[in-house]
Amino acid sequence: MTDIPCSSHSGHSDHRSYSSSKSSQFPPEIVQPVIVVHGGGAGSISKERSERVRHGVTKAALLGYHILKDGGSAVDAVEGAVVALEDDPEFNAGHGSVLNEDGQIEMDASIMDGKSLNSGAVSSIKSIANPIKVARLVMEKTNHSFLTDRGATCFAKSMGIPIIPCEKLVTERNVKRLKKEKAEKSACMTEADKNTGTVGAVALDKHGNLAYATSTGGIINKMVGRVGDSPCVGSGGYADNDIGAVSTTGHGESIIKVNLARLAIFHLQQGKKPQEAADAALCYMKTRVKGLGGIIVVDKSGEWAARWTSVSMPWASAKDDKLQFGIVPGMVHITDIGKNKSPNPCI
Ligand SMILES: COC(=O)C[C@H](N)C(=O)O
Repeated sequence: MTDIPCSSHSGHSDHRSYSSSKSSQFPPEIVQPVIVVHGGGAGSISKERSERVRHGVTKAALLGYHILKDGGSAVDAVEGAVVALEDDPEFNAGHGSVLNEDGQIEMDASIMDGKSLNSGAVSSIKSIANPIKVARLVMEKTNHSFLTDRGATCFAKSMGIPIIPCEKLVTERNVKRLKKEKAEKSACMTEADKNTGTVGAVALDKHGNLAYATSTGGIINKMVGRVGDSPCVGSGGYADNDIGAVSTTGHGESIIKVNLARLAIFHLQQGKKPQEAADAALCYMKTRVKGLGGIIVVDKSGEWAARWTSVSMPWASAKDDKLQFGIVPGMVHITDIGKNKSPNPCI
C-alpha cells in the first residue's frame, strides 16, 4: 500500500489499550454496545430538511441501539437501522431512492458480519422495499456473496420478500430532481448535490461482534445498469471483529478506485484511531482521485467516528446511553437516551 500524503499520525498502536491482539475467537465477555449510522454525504441541507434528516438518523440509531441492548447481534442492529432509513423517503435508499436516466429506481446494498467475514450484496434491484434484507439473505441463505438485478429479485421472492410496484418507491422530490438534472445538464448540481442520502450503519454488539450495512439508490441520472460502491465489499463497507467496521458514502466511482472502506480498516489495523483512520482514507481519496465522501467507523474497542469531506453528512450514534447526532462540521448534539425504550428520540 502506498503512503498516505495527508496522514498526520505515525500509526503505532502500543499506547492504545484496545489494540490488544485478542482474536475474534476470544471476544470479551460483555462490551458496551455501539451503533453509528449515516444518511449520506451531501451538499448543503436546508433548515427545513435538516429537521427531517435529524429525525431519520436519530430514530435509526436508537432502533439499532435498542436491538443491541436487548442482546441482538451487530448484524441485526445494522440491518434494523438501515431498514428504518430505507423506509424513510428523506434518504436515497429504498423508498426515496434517486432515479436513473430512464426515470427508474435501481438499488444497491451490502452487509457484512465481522465474526465470519461473510457478506451479502445485491445490485440493480427493483421492486423491493428493503434491499438490505435481501443482501442479508444472500449472506445467510446462499453459497454466494453477490446477486444482481433479476436474479436478486427472483431470490428475494423465493425467500418470501414482497415484490412491490416500482412506483411505490418513487417520490415526487426525486421526479423533480431528475427533471432538473436533465434540464440543467449538471450545470447547477455539484457532485455532492447529486450524490445524496445513501444510508449506512456500523455496530459493535455485547459479545464484541462487528458488522456494517450500506444501502443506496446510487446517483441521480445514472446510466441504466450502473452499479456503485455501496454493494462492493471493501468499497461500500467492511467489518472484521479483529479490527473494526466501516460504512462509506460519496462518489461511488472514486470510492471504488481507492477501496475506501478497506483503506480505512487498513489504517485502523496499523494502529490509527477511528477518526485518524477515517480522515487518512478520505484524504487519500480526495488528493489521489479528487473524490469526496464520508465514513462512519467503529473499532473493536467501541471507539467510533463520523467524518466526511463533502459539505455535510447526517450521522447519529448511540453508546453508553447517550445519543449524538450532527450534520455539518462542528455540530454535535448530545442527549441522554434514558430508560424509555421507545425508538422515538423526541429531542
Ligand atoms: C451519497 O451518495 C452516495 O453515497 C452514492 C453512492 N456512493 C453511489 O455512488 O452509488
